[in-house]
Amino acid sequence: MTVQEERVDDNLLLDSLIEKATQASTKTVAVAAAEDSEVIKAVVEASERNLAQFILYGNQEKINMLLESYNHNIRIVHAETTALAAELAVKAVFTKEADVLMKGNIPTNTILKAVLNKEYGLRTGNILSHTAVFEIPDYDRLIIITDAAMNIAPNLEQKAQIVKNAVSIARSIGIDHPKVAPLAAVESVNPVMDATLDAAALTVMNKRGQISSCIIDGPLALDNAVSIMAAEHKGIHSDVAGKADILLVPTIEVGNVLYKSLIYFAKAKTGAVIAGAKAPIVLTSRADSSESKLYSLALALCCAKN
Ligand SMILES: CCCC(=O)OP(=O)(O)O
Repeated sequence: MTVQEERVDDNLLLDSLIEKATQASTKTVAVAAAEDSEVIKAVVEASERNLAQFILYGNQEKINMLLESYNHNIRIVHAETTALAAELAVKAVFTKEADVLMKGNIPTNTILKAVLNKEYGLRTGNILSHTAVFEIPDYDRLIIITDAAMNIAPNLEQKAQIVKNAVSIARSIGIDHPKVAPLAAVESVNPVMDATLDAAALTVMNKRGQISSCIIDGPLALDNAVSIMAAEHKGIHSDVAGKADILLVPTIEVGNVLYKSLIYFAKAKTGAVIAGAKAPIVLTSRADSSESKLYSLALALCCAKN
């Protein structure tokens, strides 16, 4: 029996998100800059599986060419530039014509500029943060990594909100009381290493009820966070060590490198969204596969309000 077959709960595979999303399939997704073969593949598959309806914003000629081989009735709205495609897609969500926003073939900062627009953007009072759910071959559960794409070097207050956003995503996919590991390079508090100080503060904030619905314990290095053997070897006794569901990274560089190393070295699958906005935002790397984009759509649809 493989580790995959030994998973404690088969509902915690990314495929189960597609099933869940299909059950609530009355939502519309606005795609910014849809002119990309992997985006189109994911959109067509999602349409065929009745996950959602789509409005594709971007270069109409290129989108039509990519859709040529498919039998579809997906709406396309032409936009001269990717920035305009982002603006129109964000406005569609702002006016509630769409329920979910999706990043297409567009740099992350271009879509985020539209998302953060003061007049029609999707900000709430909360911090927005990137949350990626990973299914990793030969690992026994889903792992959530935050933040690999949006917050550059979050301070303690921002980290607390990033954890709250990730906990809410975890709960929406059935991980009711997630274990959170604030990562650092070491597992003891070191006054000259900010990541360890913030991790310790987050642990106390959780114990005092300032961050609820989860268990936080840190600082933990990556090995002690995800491997019980490593934690035991280092003599670390913790409710989270070796069993973390959510890995809070200290900076965007750590998160982005971890995200891409799981995909390229470990052949992991991912579904990723920006949480904390008025509506979920599908945000994968432009280079991610259509499969990852489909999982991200499913994750966003599971998180979208009814
Ligand atoms: C982790 C997703 C954000 C990201 O790095 O996107 P790009 O690879 O498209 O820049």
